[in-house]
Amino acid sequence: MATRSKIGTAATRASTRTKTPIPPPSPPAGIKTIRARLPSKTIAQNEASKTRTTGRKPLANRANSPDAKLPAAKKVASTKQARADHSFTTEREPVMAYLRIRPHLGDDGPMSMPYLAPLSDTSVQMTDTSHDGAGSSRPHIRVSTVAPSSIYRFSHVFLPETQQAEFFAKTTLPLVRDLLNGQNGLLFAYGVTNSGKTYTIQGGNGPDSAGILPRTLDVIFNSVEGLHSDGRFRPVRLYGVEEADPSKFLPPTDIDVPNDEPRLAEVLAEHLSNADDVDIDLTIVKLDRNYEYSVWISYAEVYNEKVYDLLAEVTEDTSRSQIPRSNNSAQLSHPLLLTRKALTVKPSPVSDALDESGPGSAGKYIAGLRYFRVTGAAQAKALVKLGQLHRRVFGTLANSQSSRSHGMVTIKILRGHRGDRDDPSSLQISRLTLVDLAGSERTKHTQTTGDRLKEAGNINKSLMVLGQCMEVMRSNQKRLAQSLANPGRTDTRDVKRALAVVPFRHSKLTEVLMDYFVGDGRVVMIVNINPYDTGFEENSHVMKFSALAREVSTTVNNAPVPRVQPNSSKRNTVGSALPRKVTISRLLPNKKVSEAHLEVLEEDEASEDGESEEEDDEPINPLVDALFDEIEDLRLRLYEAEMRCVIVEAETREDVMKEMEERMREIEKTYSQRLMSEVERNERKMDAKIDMLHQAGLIGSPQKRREIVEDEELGQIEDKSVKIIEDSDETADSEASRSSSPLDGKGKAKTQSEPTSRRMLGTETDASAHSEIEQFTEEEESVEDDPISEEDESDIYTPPTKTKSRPFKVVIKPLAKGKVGSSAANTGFRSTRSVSLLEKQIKDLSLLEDGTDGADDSVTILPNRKARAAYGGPDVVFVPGKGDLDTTKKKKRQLGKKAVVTEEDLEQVVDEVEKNAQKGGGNKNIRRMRIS
Ligand SMILES: Nc1ncnc2c1ncn2[C@@H]1O[C@H](COP(=O)(O)OP(=O)(O)OP(=O)(O)O)[C@@H](O)[C@H]1O
Repeated sequence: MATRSKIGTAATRASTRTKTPIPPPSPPAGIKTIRARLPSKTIAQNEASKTRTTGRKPLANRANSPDAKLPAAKKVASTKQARADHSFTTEREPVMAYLRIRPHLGDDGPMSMPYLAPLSDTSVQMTDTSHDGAGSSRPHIRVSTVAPSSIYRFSHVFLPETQQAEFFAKTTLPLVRDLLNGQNGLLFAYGVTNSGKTYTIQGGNGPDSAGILPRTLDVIFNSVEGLHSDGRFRPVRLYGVEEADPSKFLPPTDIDVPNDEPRLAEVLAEHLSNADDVDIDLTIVKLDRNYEYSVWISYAEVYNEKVYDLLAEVTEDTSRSQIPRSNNSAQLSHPLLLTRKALTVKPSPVSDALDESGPGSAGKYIAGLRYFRVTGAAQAKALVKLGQLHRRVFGTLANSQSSRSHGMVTIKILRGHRGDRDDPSSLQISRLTLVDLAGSERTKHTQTTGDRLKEAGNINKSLMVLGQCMEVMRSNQKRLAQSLANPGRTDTRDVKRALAVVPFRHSKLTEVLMDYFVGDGRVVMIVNINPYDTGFEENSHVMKFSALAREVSTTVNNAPVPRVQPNSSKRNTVGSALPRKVTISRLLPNKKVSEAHLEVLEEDEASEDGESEEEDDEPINPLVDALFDEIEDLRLRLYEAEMRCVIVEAETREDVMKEMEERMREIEKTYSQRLMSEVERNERKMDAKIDMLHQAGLIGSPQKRREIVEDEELGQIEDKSVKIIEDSDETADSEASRSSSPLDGKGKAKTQSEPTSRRMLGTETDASAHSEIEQFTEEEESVEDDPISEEDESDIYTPPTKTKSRPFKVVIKPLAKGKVGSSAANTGFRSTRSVSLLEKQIKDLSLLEDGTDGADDSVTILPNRKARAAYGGPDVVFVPGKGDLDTTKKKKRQLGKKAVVTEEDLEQVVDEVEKNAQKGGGNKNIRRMRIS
């Protein structure tokens, strides 16, 4: 339920001109002069309405009141009373804003994440899904002034599955009821292109898809069935009524079709023949059957800041037409060019108002807009269809049937008591305007150029001005309400004087709709949204606009008030006006006041034809008008400049962000490269340090130190070292083999599962041990890089399979050059000699058996770790012992560079070694290792 504000009716100032405080002169009888509306009067009325607002009375009660049955003479008196009481029967209601969410359609492409989620019947949350990182090229950067997530509230939220009938019943039917009961209403659909505005207003092609306009017409004609008046009076301007020839204003199908309107008749006839196919809403509003009704329809459009009558005559003169035509396929096959004149928007004459400062005086009307009297829903729909045909519909990339203009269908109802058929002053006029606004444009998305760009500019301009009007009205109303909130405050004239001017005149759209905001009328706004649309930002603006609209309140007239058009006495005054003196003051920068004294003569326009009768009765001061026009023009230019600035700013931000992003990426790359090289350098340094520490014997276990010492000694005495290592079997390559302990018997169980490298370091578990591991790895890699020469390969002996099921090898490799000193002196040492020496040396060795498995069949003798790494394989473990050094030294001296032994030699050696070991003698520092 709408909340009702109790602030005064003139919370806003209609336009700059209506606020001009020019005192009304007292012209001689019959002379038309400027009759500026007096703010004081309006204020007085507002004060009255503020303090004496009454509850809303049902119309039926009023209609059934004794007054309704009074004779004509008394009725006039009661009408006067009604005028006097007008201010007591008004109240303010906020604009109703309904959100309609469009469903996802097949031709929308793949279903993406909707950025709008309904939270309740009245609120939704909008979240920018393109910036959550998914699917966004730049997930971390938002170049937008719109918050990424916001909650918006509405009078009601209609979900995508909402049917047209339900939507109509909840949003529009109350307005139709008001219309039939003599009250005004405005409904407009607002949203970006392709969001469903036209679908909402006009409807779709499927069953039950008729929009709110055809349904409105159905309900009106269902309700007034049998209550049609004879159409002797017709509505003119906003509130005027004049006598008319009942046959003249019927749609062309009902009268003789003029020759210049073949298309009109054709379309109407075609539509009428198909009328049965169309959905019909069966709702009926119960009406007082003492009244008669006549229904009038007009269809106008605002296109490129010009107003056209969509029901105007059509001529086929292609040479004169400058107007782009619809791309409707039917049109293309059978060309129809519209030649028509733009209409002017004029202020409603004071004479049409209830009184001089009444609501009727504030609005503007479209001079020359034709209203047709319709007697049935099918006929009315045919007229609307004709207007649709005439409406300019251009395809853009965003929507092939995009509405490029604001379409306005106005339904006026003249209601008169059956007993007062001859009295026009007893007639009541009410009107309902349904506006299908053009889609708020996205020039970037639709690649609009040229004429379309100009169109887009004008569409956006009128929508922007509509938003500005709402904003100003809202702030004015707020200020006024605040001032009234002060205890004891009754006179708010000073506040009203300081209220901002509502810029209705800045666009044709707002000029035409102005009366609904400053005069009487309920306003309903339908916000259409397509949540799968890519224009998150545009839709956010639409939502903000709706939030704004909800804070604006309009004046609702609680009872239908008769409007009288005393037109007969107002003509024939041409040339009879006398000049009037006008003084215009202006404050100069040097604080002096400049005054211009003018004489203005104003006359009515000549009443040449029927149309001129609808011309403005109110004289206009051309200078003042020109000045105001200039002010408005300047304001408009300022707005446009501001808009351009905003666009430029957004684009600049985007560019800067792109550049920043690029730079950040470069910096990141440079830093990561530097970091890598730093890490490498540190590693190298660390390795070097560890090497040094090892060499200095400062880290490592006794075994390790022994190893280091051995290496050093080896370096001093010879460039070779000999290690004896047993490789148990073929599984030596397996990971499990690495876990066998090469260490002494005491620690064997404990170290069984320790990594090889650790075992080599004894029981060390500190950081130096790990460093050692790394160092080893590095060494191994460096050796692996050094390929084995052909000669070296030839030294590797593979025993015949008959002797042993598993191969073994004996290799004596030289140390890498430069590692432990020069090896040049030993390069000529050959293998034949080495074998016997080796045999002898091995005999001297005694191995301490650490297991009983005699199946060890592979013995590798390697001079040092490096060689082991290169040739020994992963399971070969270097086990130095204290006593090895001497033996090794000796052997190395004797063996020289390398030696290859035969299988028999080796078996002999091994046997001997085993024997010695069994005896328990020998050098205990040399261990026999079994790798399982
Ligand atoms: N509630 C709905 N249910 C089913 N289809 C819909 C609905 N709303 C819109 N559509 C369809 O979506 C498409 C676009 O709708 P429509 O033409 O009404 O958009 P628009 O906002 O009027 O666009 P423009 O401003 O460009 O004229 C049409 O095909 C229409 O039939």
